[in-house]
Amino acid sequence: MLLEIRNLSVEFRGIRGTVQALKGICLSIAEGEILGIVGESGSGKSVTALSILGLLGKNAAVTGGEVLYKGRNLLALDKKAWTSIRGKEIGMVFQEPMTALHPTMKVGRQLAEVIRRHRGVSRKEARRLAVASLEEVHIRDPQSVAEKYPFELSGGMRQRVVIALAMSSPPSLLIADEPTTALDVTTQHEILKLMKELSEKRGTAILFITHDLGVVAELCRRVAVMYAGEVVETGPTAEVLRSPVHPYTQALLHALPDLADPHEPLKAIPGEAPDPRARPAGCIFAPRCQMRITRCQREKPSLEPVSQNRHTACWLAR
Ligand SMILES: Nc1ncnc2c1ncn2[C@@H]1O[C@H](COP(=O)(O)OP(=O)(O)OP(=O)(O)O)[C@@H](O)[C@H]1O
Ligand code: NI
Repeated sequence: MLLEIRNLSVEFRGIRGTVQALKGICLSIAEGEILGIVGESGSGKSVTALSILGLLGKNAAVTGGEVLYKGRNLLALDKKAWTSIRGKEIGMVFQEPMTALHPTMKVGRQLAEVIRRHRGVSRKEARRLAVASLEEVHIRDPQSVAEKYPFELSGGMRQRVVIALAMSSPPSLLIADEPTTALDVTTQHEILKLMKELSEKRGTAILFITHDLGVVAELCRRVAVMYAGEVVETGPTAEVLRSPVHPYTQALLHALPDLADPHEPLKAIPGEAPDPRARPAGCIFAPRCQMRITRCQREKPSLEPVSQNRHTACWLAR
């Protein structure tokens, strides 16, 4: 396994109490695989990404678990060790491309500097590779785009530049947190196609975070469904979407107005959203679950296999 998250728990401590953002999550990504994480707002998708990247803030505490990357526990790395991993072995692309770009530096120069740092080539060679990398993310006329500042580019072009930057090391794993959410549908589709192409060509694994089941269907071979800081179901995307096992996944799919066009924001499902400060003793979804039995309110189900490559945390699936 390229990445294996084992029983990871993360809390945020603040004046208004402790928020359990992740509670014992387990996930794995094989080399070259694209895994989607889907779930409502606040379910812990971004916290999962930040945990892998070692970018949790000071008010966060990892209270248990491991994040194994090529067998090494990332949670135990010191600052210095991180510099050889983050942005190098593990690349990242976030929703807002401007956060990854230097606002007053031409994009060609930004790319060239990163390439020089990673590969130790000459200035001239870095310059050539920078233009080539723009070509690789299908930017037309890469020579002239290299001479532009980020603010002169459209959102989609900027995200392409960010992808070129993230892929330049090149990484074994790319963490993408809603990278297409801010883009119009056509551009979104093009960026997804590009990411899939680069992943296949370079063998880069991608952890793709989204709240859009349509994006998952389009891009990800496997999917993990998160609810209130827990992974409730994982499996091959086609199977999970066709026959969801967990009542939460079922509710998500039922809430979609049109299954043929799943590019719709996830709708709220009936019942009250979970309170991140007070977790029920049993299954996290039990208070909202239409199918709960007595056991669900008393005992917490763990993520267990339901078939060869599918897992769910639900007593009814046993
Ligand atoms: N820096 C922080 N300080 C305090 N609480 C936080 C912090 N970051 C996240 N949380 C809390 O952790 C939980 C998970 O948040 P997270 O950002 O991972 O959700 P998400 O699934 O990415 O949601 P969205 O789809 O809105 O991006 C939420 O309850 C959130 O309020
Ligand atoms: Ni998020």
